[in-house]
Amino acid sequence: MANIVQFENVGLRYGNGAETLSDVSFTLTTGSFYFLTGPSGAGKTSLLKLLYLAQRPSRGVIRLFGEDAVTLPRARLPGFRRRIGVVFQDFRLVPHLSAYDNIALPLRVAGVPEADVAVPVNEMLAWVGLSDRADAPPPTLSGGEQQRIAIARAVIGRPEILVADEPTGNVDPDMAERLLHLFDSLNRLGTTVVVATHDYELLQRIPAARMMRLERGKLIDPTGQMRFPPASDGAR
Ligand SMILES: Nc1ncnc2c1ncn2[C@@H]1O[C@H](COP(=O)(O)OP(=O)(O)OP(=O)(O)O)[C@@H](O)[C@H]1O
Repeated sequence: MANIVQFENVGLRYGNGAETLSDVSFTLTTGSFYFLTGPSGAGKTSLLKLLYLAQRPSRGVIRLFGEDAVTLPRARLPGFRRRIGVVFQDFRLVPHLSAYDNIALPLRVAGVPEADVAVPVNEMLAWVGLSDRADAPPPTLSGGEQQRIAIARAVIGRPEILVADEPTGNVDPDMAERLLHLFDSLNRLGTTVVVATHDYELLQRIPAARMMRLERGKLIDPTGQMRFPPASDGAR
């Protein structure tokens, strides 16, 4: 299997402070499922931001889709970003747009003709089980419903990589399992999935997933072979 992501000795420093991420090296195999774990403040969100090109590293090499992403010309960034879907813990839906229009947004931004928008958006609404809420604006939806709209928006452009940052942080255990099922079904269709989570219950649900663990900005299991967190982290 090809590597879709490669980090080599990546460091990230915000301002003049100490490094938030140090010597981070790992590869993600196309089509695999990864959990990124670690205590609060370890640098998970920072690592994901590097991965979805919202942040440049202070040092090191990042290769995405076989190309150097650090020296990528600015004009090519939007094209790269479209190949990566992102799900945020706080949803980041547009409050005054309907669920339907939130999901349609990436297609419209990409210039897809309006005649070609309805079919995929309705398919996505059905996939996340919210066809009956198409007209609802996000503030009228529950947390789990909003997160499902956010997932639909993240994947409507058929990204090759799906990145989710604590996607189950604001939902109950049943909904967390339902969301995980959506990620799993995407992964089975070939999407590389990376989910950052504190929720060790979730890890047990996808036995084939690999686990990467950050501690104080260092990746302590770059092979992703570790399955269980240290006991000291178990209560998180
Ligand atoms: N934009 C920023 N400017 C300065 N420092 C930042 C910035 N973003 C994050 N940090 C710092 O980097 C460190 C890692 O933060 P990060 O959000 O990546 O951790 P995390 O593992 O995702 O934490 P959590 O699980 O609590 O979300 C923290 O000390 C944080 O304060």
